[in-house]
Amino acid sequence: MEKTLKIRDMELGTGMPKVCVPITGKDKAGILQETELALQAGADLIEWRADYYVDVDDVQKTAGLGRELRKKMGNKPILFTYRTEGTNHSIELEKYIRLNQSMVDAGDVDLLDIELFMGDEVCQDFCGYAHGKGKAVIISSHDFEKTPNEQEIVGRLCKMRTLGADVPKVAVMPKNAGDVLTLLSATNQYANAHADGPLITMSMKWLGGISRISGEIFGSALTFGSTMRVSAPGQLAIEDLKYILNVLHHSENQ
Ligand SMILES: O=C1C[C@@](O)(C(=O)O)C[C@@H](O)[C@@H]1O
Repeated sequence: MEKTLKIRDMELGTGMPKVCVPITGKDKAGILQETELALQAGADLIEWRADYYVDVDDVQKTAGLGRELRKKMGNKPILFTYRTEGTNHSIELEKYIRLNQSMVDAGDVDLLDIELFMGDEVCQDFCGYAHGKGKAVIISSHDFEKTPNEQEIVGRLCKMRTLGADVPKVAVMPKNAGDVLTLLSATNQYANAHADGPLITMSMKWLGGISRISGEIFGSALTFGSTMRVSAPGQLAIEDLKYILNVLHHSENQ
């Protein structure tokens, strides 16, 4: 991997994978409390999973809460995500675009997650919009049923980058250990042969746990760790995650 991505105090794509805590609170008090816990636990950044927020339909309220999170986070980045894939949270496409654009306009989040399946044009236009206002974009794809083959995963990551993603991200579901190897191999292949910036991948559930701790070796720049609740199957508690990442990182000098 050649280039890193600097967002506020965080440099993505070098050294230990950065640890991101998903914030899945339903209301303002819960969201602020989870953010506080994430900071205390040493998160490098938070992902505000706004699809859990009860008032997400109110664009002004959502932007207002974004401002409060900004104040709490100091110079640590905020990733804004409205996840539909693998959830029962749905949103009309127009609202989805408007919500994400309004968070870009408000200026308090640094990175936004857009789902690949929303359409190539949606992704491309949104990347242009966000970049125009100095924000970075993750284009993401989740397969909660299976693990596609290596070529398909690499192809998806390449496509995301072509559409303008600063960071392409793929999460897949393993049925066996071979599937986990497929994800790791695709990550390694993309990182070595195609990447000109950071990428994020993970294999979910217990079986995929190894993919959440081995990013420094295979090329995934960020990993999700939980405090109160997991936002996807297989996420490790942040304390355990940080401990293992540290052990692996420092074992280099032994
Ligand atoms: O896309 C991802 C990755 C994730 O699904 C995981 O498996 O850790 C967790 C989500 O909160 C995040 O948006």
